[in-house]
Amino acid sequence: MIRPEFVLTPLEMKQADAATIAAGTPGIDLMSRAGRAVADVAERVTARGGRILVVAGPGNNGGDGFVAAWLLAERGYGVSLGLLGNRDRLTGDAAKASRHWTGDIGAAEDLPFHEADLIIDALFGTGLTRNLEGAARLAVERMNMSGQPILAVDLPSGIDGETGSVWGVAVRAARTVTFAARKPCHLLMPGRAHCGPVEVADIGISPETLAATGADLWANQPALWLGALPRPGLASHKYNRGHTLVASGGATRTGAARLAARAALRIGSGLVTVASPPEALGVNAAHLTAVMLRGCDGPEGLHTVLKDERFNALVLGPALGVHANTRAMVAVAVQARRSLVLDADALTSFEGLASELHQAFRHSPTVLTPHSGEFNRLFSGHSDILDPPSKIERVRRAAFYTGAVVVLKGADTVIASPDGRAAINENGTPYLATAGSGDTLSGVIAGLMAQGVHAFEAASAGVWIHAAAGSSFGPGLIAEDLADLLPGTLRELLK
Ligand SMILES: NC(=O)C1=CN([C@@H]2O[C@H](COP(=O)(O)OP(=O)(O)OC[C@H]3O[C@@H](n4cnc5c(N)ncnc54)[C@H](OP(=O)(O)O)[C@@H]3O)[C@@H](O)[C@H]2O)[C@H](O)CC1
Ligand SMILES: [K+]
Repeated sequence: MIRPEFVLTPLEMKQADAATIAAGTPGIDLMSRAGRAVADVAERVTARGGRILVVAGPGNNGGDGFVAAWLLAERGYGVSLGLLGNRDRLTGDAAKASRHWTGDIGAAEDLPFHEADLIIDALFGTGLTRNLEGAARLAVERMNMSGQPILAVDLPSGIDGETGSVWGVAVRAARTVTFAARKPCHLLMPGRAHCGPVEVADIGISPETLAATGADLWANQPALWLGALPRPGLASHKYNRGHTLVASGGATRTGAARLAARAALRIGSGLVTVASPPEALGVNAAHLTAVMLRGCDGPEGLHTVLKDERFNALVLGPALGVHANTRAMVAVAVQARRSLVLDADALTSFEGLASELHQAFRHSPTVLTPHSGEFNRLFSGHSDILDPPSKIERVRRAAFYTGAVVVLKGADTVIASPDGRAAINENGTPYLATAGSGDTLSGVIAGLMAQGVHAFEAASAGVWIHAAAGSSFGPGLIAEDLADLLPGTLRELLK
């Protein structure tokens, strides 16, 4: 079985490094393997004898660069090396690595970047903690301006390893080689856009050592949740594949609920019902076939409908309206302890009232699916949730606070569970940024929960499947297409 891919923070990577060193592998061996991995990639992408410039920084990232430089010189490339700062200021493994380099050492910012066939960026890795200024900034700007391909060592210099944000300016790499595991910056925006394709080199740090750091962040890939996906057996019938209820908005706001409902049906919920206000029954009836319809007037109506225990998953929010009634419907749903997906208006209705959601969902499986605008509105005034520089930390804190799994949507959707687990999604497409796409996602997640999938797995799988379906269509995608792309995506996944 394929293991889910851990994503390690710089701190966890340091712990894994230290544990490997404590278990008997000298640090210089790790650095030598890292530098060799960089040299191997450089060799693969540069014709023999080509001109390679190595830009080395004052820490261990620079140390990796020194190793790569002398290996590539040995392999017949024309290598020049520039260092930020003074050679005699190098310490530890980086100082050891630099002793192998017998060529000249120029200033990092003064290398003839335009003449390079390849630039190796070994200026800063995970140790960068402040804005780039002076010579460091100049070196990065000149690398970028050269127009020549840049191979980043560990991560593009100027990117923060933990958050993926830019420290003033950052290298735009053509490719990146990282070590042992990807870091958050390789998946989170804007870092991801600076990396190019990322290769992970094995430098002898075991998967067990990585896991022992207590890392609980993963790349959102099928290995994380495939085993939890429902596969109907011979004995399945529609009544044991769950029944999803989707609340509709008023007469002129019904489409969003139907998008969610169709997606829930396509993802395998045995039955799906749209709960419609009386004045919208006609318009809903005119557009529904396999999805069922039921009258449901506000919170009291929902309370009555939910007396039927068979409705085991519920979507509230799409086009439901921003008002107290929506908040009351959420309260009814929470009381009824059903699996719940809250999106759009169900979140915005709590703007400035997030304290009403404090630990509200700890007793029933709930997924909140805000985009960044909804997230910021919902938690306005909660600086403990909104202020951390790491998106992963913000989403985790929202999940701790509410007791729900939180999906913060975007190009780098993050999914976090109140138990601390988190995943970063990376198979999205900009074409998913279209009206109704989020409604479809809430239906997919609810439909999975209706079939008994736990909230974190349902949210993670839902996000990935929704994105894969959208990516399979590409240009011209509209939300109506998404539900009907789900069967193809599921067929691939489950074969
Ligand atoms: N298992 C692994 O992943 C391995 C990774 N290796 C490589 O090591 C680096 C991390 O090395 P580290 O020494 O911790 O950090 P850096 O090289 O990224 O940078 C630290 C040095 O940079 C100076 N610094 C920091 N910010 C700035 C700035 N804005 N301007 C100028 N200088 C800056 C910092 O100086 P201080 O004054 O802050 O102390 C340091 O001198 C990792 O990314 C991998 O490439 C190892 O090879 C082993 C295996
Ligand atoms: K780098």
